[in-house]
Amino acid sequence: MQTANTSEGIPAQMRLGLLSPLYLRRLFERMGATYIKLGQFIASAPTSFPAEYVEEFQNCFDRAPPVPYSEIESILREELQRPLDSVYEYIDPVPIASASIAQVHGARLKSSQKDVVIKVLKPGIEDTLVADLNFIYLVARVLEFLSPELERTSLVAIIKDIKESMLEEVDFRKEAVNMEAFQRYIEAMGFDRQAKSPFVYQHCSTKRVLTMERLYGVPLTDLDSIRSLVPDPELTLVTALNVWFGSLISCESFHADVHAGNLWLLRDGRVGFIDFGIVGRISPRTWAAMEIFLASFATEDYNAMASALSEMGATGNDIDVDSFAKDLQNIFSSLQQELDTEIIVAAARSSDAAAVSANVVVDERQMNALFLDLVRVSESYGLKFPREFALLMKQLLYFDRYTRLLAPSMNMLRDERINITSNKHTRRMN
Ligand SMILES: Nc1ncnc2c1ncn2[C@@H]1O[C@H](COP(=O)(O)OP(=O)(O)OP(=O)(O)O)[C@@H](O)[C@H]1O
Repeated sequence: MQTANTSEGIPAQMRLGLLSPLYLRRLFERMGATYIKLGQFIASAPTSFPAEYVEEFQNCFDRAPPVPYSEIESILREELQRPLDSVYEYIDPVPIASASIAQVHGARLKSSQKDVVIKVLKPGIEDTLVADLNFIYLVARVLEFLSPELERTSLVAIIKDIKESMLEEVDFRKEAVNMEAFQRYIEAMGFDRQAKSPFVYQHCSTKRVLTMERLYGVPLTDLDSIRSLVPDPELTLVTALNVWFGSLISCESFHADVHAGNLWLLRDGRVGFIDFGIVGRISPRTWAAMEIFLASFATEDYNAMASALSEMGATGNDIDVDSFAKDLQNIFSSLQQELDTEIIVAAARSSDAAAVSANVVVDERQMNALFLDLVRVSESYGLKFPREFALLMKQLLYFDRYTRLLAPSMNMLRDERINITSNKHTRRMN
């Protein structure tokens, strides 16, 4: 079987030294916003980059020193074009969070006295991104010119893709539109007593400033706090899954970054979705194949899985479905054995929350490895998946993690309470 997307083309000394995944990841973290985002893009695109790099960049740390509050204040003034004390009663100068692109401050609105958070784009970020990305684009063009072989891997196309997705992230009007569309979907589907996303205050939001309702809650991985808020954590998970799966088909875009920092159990018992900076869009054709893929995943029907994956990964070649199915089965059965052992160990110590969490982390790594194996084997049959597939799978891995923690005996793809496909024919909302 031929291997695809490996780092074999990179000389061994380089793989161990300057270009080693670990070194490169740390270097990217030090080089700032563009490279941190580039690292995150690599982590989310196993269909385009070697597995060791995808794995390493999953640890890419997006925390940056806070920008002094005086600078944040100037941006707010410039953007809102009004004295700040006419809009906000109070702004906490100590940020809640500071990442490479944005900084978040707690505040209170003047008019309604509502608690809000203000997400502010850090100064000079767009210029830095554009300059860095133009430079990277130029280097890619030169490399393709010098080594036409590289053109096959469509380096320039990848950089273009990265540029588009990064520039979307620095326009908070897009994030506001995504958030409002999601909230409309929640209301239209009658989920509003079970879930919510923050309300956007348009009168104090611009391209660089997003003022939204402040939510109070705990991440879906904080089992102890969740138990103190709701009697049945399993139901919280079922809600989160139904809302998210429903949005895949009924919403223009889906939340494509449901890590525990962005998915909360709120104090009122609802599930809160925050941070709509990264969203995905899925074509009806990919979704139809994805449905078959998920069903086959649940029933371990490897022939159906092979056909669904072939449908999703554009290729002109005829695929030997039987042999592809056997390769898939091999990957899954070796993983299943490891997982079973892990679960037995965790179950034996289930009163120990730390042991269960540690186990979940192990599972997450294994599930990532499973996905990378899946991509590797599929590519060896000439399949090339759309990025949406990777984005979707990544979210499923997060949900798999929550399931192991909140409802260890539940099978999220087979549970009758979870509607993965029932909204299939619902018209998309904008
Ligand atoms: N509506 C909100 N209510 C309460 N806290 C919020 C809200 N929005 C953001 N935060 C806080 O600010 C942090 C960062 O916000 P957000 O996730 O939108 O930014 P980010 O830079 O995209 O971060 P990340 O990459 O970690 O997801 C969140 O983890 C959360 O603690």
